[in-house]
Amino acid sequence: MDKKQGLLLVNLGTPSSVTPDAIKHYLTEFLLDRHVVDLPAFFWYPILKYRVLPKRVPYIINHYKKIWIDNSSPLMHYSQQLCDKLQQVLPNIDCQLAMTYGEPNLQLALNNLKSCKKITVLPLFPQYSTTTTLAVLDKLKIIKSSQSITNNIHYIRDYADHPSYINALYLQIKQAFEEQGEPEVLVLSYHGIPERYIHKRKDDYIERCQLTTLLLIEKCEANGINIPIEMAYQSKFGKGKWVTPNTSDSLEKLAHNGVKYVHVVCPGFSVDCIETIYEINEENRELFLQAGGKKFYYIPALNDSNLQINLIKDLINYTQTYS
Ligand SMILES: C=CC1=C(C)c2cc3[nH]c(cc4nc(cc5[nH]c(cc1n2)c(C)c5CCC(=O)O)C(CCC(=O)O)=C4C)c(C)c3C=C
Ligand SMILES: [Fe+2]
Ligand SMILES: [Fe+2]
Repeated sequence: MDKKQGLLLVNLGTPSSVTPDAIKHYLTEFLLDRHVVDLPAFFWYPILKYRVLPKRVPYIINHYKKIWIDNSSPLMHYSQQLCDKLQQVLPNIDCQLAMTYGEPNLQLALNNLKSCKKITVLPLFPQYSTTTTLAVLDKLKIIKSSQSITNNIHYIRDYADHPSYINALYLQIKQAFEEQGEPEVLVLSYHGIPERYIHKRKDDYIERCQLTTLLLIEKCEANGINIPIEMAYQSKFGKGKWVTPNTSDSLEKLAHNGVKYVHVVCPGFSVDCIETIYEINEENRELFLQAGGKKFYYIPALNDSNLQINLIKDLINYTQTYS
């Protein structure tokens, strides 16, 4: 029997294997999208092909090799597990996973849901950005019109301030504090974006990140957790100016100021990936310890935890009620 309702989870995309070709293929598709890099193609394409990729691919392949899980990239592994678990707990909803770039293909996933009366699209980016969420929504718009898809589709723009998201993050942090001991400082690290996008495209990503931080601080304080909380931006790519403060600079500064024990959580990453497992938990850990820090704990993403499952169930109910 066809299910009446569909759920389409969309994540960014990741290399399909740890080979130079697969990584090159992934980075090419991703970095040629004007939502991600806004330079004119005639100018950017030769730079990407002849200068960026020949350096980036051999550099990043070693990082992917260190974090690969059971024959797949962590981003794929956790996204797939999340989708499978949701399918188990929501037997009346058809749950599909797609990636903005690469596989599983967005068009095929949407086609699989064609028989559903209503489809909820959930980009797995808690804070809206033109570089991620809008890239998904624009692709879907093109697919929808070219395939004459007439289903009733609800898009979840973001959930940066949704009480269930704030609560899930709070509980994840609280559990880390209980199991690992309270740190001197908690650092919230979000993926950065080029600074020019904020003004040029009216991207409200930074405001959405700031709102998540503010609500999380309020939630912690209301529950008697008064650890200092700082926010910063990670994963800078390329030469232009990106939003600050930068996560590695903030961690080094904390260590230089005598802070010995930090926890880092990445609220903008719904599942763990190269940017959290390698960049934060390997590179930034090393940086903090080298700068004089003594203990560093990375609080995992919500991944396929019950906190995440309940959050997504709430998000679906929310759109049913309000959209
Ligand atoms: C101009 C380049 C980039 C912008 C803008 C950007 C925004 C952005 N990205 C994420 C989430 C993820 N990014 C990931 C990897 C990644 N990001 C960039 C560049 C930009 N990101 C690159 C080149 C890469 C690949 C890895 C590398 O070479 O360093 C990932 C993980 C993918 C994986 O395979 O694990 C995620 C997730 C957000 C949320 C965002 C803007 C808000
Ligand atoms: Fe990125
Ligand atoms: Fe990175």
